[in-house]
Amino acid sequence: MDPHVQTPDQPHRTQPVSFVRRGSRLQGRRREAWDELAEAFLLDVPRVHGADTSVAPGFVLDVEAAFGRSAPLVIEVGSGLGEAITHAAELDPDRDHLALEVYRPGLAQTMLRISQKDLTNVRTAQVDAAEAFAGMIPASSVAELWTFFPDPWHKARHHKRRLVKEDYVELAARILAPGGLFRLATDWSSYAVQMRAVLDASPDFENLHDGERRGADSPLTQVWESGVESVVGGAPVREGRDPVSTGNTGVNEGTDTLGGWAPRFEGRPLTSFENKAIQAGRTVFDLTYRRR
Ligand SMILES: C[S@@+](CC[C@H](N)C(=O)[O-])C[C@H]1O[C@@H](n2cnc3c(N)ncnc32)[C@H](O)[C@@H]1O
Repeated sequence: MDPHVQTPDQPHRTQPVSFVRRGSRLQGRRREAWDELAEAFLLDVPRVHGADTSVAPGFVLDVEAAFGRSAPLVIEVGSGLGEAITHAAELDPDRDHLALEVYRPGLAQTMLRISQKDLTNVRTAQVDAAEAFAGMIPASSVAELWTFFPDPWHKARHHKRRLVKEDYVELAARILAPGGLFRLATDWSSYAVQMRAVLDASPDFENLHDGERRGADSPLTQVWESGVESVVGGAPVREGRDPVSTGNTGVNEGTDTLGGWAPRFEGRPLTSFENKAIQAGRTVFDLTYRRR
């Protein structure tokens, strides 16, 4: 079998997953990067029936062995092209950084960045993060957990595919050390509301910015007032056929009385993904919670 093509990985799952299989074939420089760099930077994860984003039950990562030292661990879920995690690793050589991603070309690009920047404190793994949190990542081992711009899954019937929901938050609580930080960002108001709701409801987390930026100061109020999620030159951006209005993406309550929005996380560089969202006129919501 061509090792550069992903194998289907659904049969072992009973729950819907947060990702779809897309453009997994590696070509050109990314293909070479995978061949040259995977041994050094990609964790070797035992699988269920060879399914390539799965984690074999019972497998627990030896974090110290993976990094060759003991240091505080930062995990980014859905690291995309690796812009944020390699930026952080460069600025913070005393912490270790693990990028969890299902998208193979993104992982290849991340490994290229690691190698170009000569970083020794980043590893990557091709895994479904939810599956990895359940067993592979040791309990209470993580200093910071990041989930930036997870796929929004707009349609109500697809909301069950959203990554940040109750079970994900429970698993995040399992892997974060007491006092550890859970940082999130999204450019969609309905997902921002969902993130805040599930985290506020969790007894394991406290919002570091509880009650801040509410009412007229809330970015959510501002988006709700605009009535349109995404505006370019005054016209709604079309996703598929319909404009994505706040009415279509979720609750639209007029004024956000809760607030709780964090300032933009200064450690997060402007990724090409976030830049596109901003160019499209969307608002970015940041949240920071602390593991109790
Ligand atoms: C919209 S992109 C954002 C990428 C990046 N965080 C950024 O800001 O540029 C979401 C990413 O999450 C990844 N992803 C989705 N579900 C995942 C899961 N269960 N485990 C790991 N990665 C996942 C996708 O493959 C995709 O690369």
